[in-house]
Amino acid sequence: MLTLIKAHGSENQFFLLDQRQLTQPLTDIELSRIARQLCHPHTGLLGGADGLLVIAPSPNTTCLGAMRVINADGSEAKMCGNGLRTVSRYLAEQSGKTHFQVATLEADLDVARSANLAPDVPAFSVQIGPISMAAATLPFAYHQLPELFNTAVPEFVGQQTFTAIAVPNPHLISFVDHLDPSVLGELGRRLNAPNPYFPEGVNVSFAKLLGPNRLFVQTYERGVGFTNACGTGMSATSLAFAMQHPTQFDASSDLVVLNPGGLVRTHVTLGKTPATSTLRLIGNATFTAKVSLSEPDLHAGNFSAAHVETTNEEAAYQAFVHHAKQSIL
Ligand SMILES: N[C@@H](CCC[C@H](N)C(=O)O)C(=O)O
Repeated sequence: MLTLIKAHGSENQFFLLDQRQLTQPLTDIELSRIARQLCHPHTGLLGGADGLLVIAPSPNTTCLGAMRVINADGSEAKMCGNGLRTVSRYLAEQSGKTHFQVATLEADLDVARSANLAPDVPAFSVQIGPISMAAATLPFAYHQLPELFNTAVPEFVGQQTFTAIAVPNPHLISFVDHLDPSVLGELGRRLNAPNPYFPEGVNVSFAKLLGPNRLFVQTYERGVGFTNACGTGMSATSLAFAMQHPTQFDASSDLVVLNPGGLVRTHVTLGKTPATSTLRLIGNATFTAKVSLSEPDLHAGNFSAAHVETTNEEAAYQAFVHHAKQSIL
C-alpha cells in the first residue's frame, strides 16, 4: 500500500505523491494523466485539487528531496510556493529536520519550519526563486520591451498597468483599486490560450493595496483557472509592491497578503536588481486527508478501493483564518 496526502496552503489544494514509495515510479505520461484525474473539480478525488506535487529523490546530496509540480491540466510548472510548504512539512516529518533544502526544477531552495500559526496549524517558511523580469526568461513579447514594469498594456485591460516577474514560473501582476474577478478571469483565460504575448501562458494576479505592507491578491492560475491562493503569485506580487509602492513598503517587516483562501506572510529584500532581490513565503502547511491505495491501482488510475482517512486540521485552519481576518480587517 502507498499513501497520497491531500494538503493545502491557503486552500491552494494539492495531492502529494512520494515516488520513493513506489517499486515502479510513475512515468511523466502517467503523472500528467493521474494529475488530470485526481485534480478534476467535479470527478476528482476528495473534490479535486489545483495540482499534484511529486516528491522524488534529490539529484544532489545537499537537498532532502526534490519537488515537481504538475498542474490540474497535466502541464508541468517550474515552481509552486504554497505547494513547497506542504512538501517541506512532509520531508520535515519524515526526517525530523526543521531546516533544509528542497530541489526544484531551477533551484535548490531553503525551507524551514515556522512557529505554528495556531494549535494544529503548522507553518513553514520557504524561499521563492530564482527571480527574473527578463522578457526572454518569462517568456513574453510586447513591443520588444526587455521587461514589463508598471506598464500600460491596453491590449490586456485598458486603464491598468502590468508588471511581469518570473519566480521562476511566470506571473503578470496588476494593482487595482477595485478588483473585478470577471476582468481577471477574462484576461487569465485569454493569456493562457494561444496568444502573441505569453507563448507559454502566465499566472495572472490582481492586487489591492489594503495599507502599509498589506495586500489582497487574487490569481487566475495557468494550468488551473481561478485558485484560492497562489504562493508564487503572492510572492511575485509582494516584490512588485515593494518596487512600485516604496512609500507603503517597510523592508524591516513581513507583508501580510490576504487571498480568497486565507492569508500568508511574505518577506521581500530588495536587491540592486530583481535577480538579486530575495523572497520568502510563510504560511500554513495543512494535511486534510491521507489516502491509501495499492501501487497497481495508482498506475491504473483506479481510486475506487482507496481508503481515505481525514485529519482534524481543516477545522483548526478555518478557525485560525476567521480570527486572523477579524484582527486584520
Ligand atoms: N499555485 C502555485 C503555482 C502553481 C504553478 C502555476 N500554475 C504555473 O503553471 O506556473 C503556487 O502556490 O505557487
